[in-house]
Amino acid sequence: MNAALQMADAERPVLLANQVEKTYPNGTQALQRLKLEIGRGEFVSLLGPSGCGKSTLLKMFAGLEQPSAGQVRWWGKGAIEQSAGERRLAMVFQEATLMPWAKVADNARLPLDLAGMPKSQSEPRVQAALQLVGLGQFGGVYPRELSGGMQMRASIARALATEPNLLLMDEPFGALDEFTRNRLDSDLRRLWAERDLTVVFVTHSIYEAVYLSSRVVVMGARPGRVLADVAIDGPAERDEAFRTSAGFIRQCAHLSALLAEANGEGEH
Ligand SMILES: Nc1ncnc2c1ncn2[C@@H]1O[C@H](COP(=O)(O)OP(=O)(O)OP(=O)(O)O)[C@@H](O)[C@H]1O
Repeated sequence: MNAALQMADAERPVLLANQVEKTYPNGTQALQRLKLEIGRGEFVSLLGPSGCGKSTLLKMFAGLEQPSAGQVRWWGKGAIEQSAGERRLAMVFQEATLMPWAKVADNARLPLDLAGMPKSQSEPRVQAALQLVGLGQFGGVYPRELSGGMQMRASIARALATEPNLLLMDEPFGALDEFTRNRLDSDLRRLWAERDLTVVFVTHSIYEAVYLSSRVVVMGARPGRVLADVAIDGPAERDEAFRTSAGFIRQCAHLSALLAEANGEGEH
């Protein structure tokens, strides 16, 4: 890509949801006239009551669901305008979804195998991804030999092996204990800071959203839409001191009040 194109690329939003609606075939209206723009290098969390359409929106961003109306654009282009391999996005789900019969490195290599990449090329990428998530020594073991947190790390390594520009994460640490979750949050934040990654992260945890994000989007239910868009004020390098700082607590309280409003709306 030439320099002028790269420049234009940097200015375009990574993701744009323009007046997006989603009505499922059973008549459930999951999203209504939703507008959201996400720029390069942002870490955006989606927070909202159960059923407000967070996963639906994330699946749309992954191209796994189509909007009933409106458009989603990636780097300024529609899904079919993208050339293969031009942009890379990867998704991480709440379950690690590893193949139990395959070793960790083989699991992490799966998307590259499916893309037909020769092993000589994929192997160094898999090793680098496993190193990044702290599983450099565990490529040769089976998923059952790993703890829940390590399985989730393996799932993240599988996503990172594709060298994504955009990482979509649907409550990836929701099933983990709080200690493990905090550690993985810190590692993810470090990864995001080190690499040129844009992250969209669905969570139910206000604390996790404030700790991780540069921006938190609060959604309301029935039908799902954006209720508030809050920039998070915090240091670039976040650690335990941030979790206990006055600024962190103040921003959690603010989001908690917004979420209470969002929940209240859903009860009408
Ligand atoms: N495949 C589907 N068919 C019909 N309705 C669906 C489907 N998927 C989701 N829904 C409905 O759409 C609405 C939004 O669901 P979605 O899973 O996107 O919300 P969510 O905010 O991610 O919820 P949660 O926080 O509980 O995971 C809900 O009412 C849900 O029941």
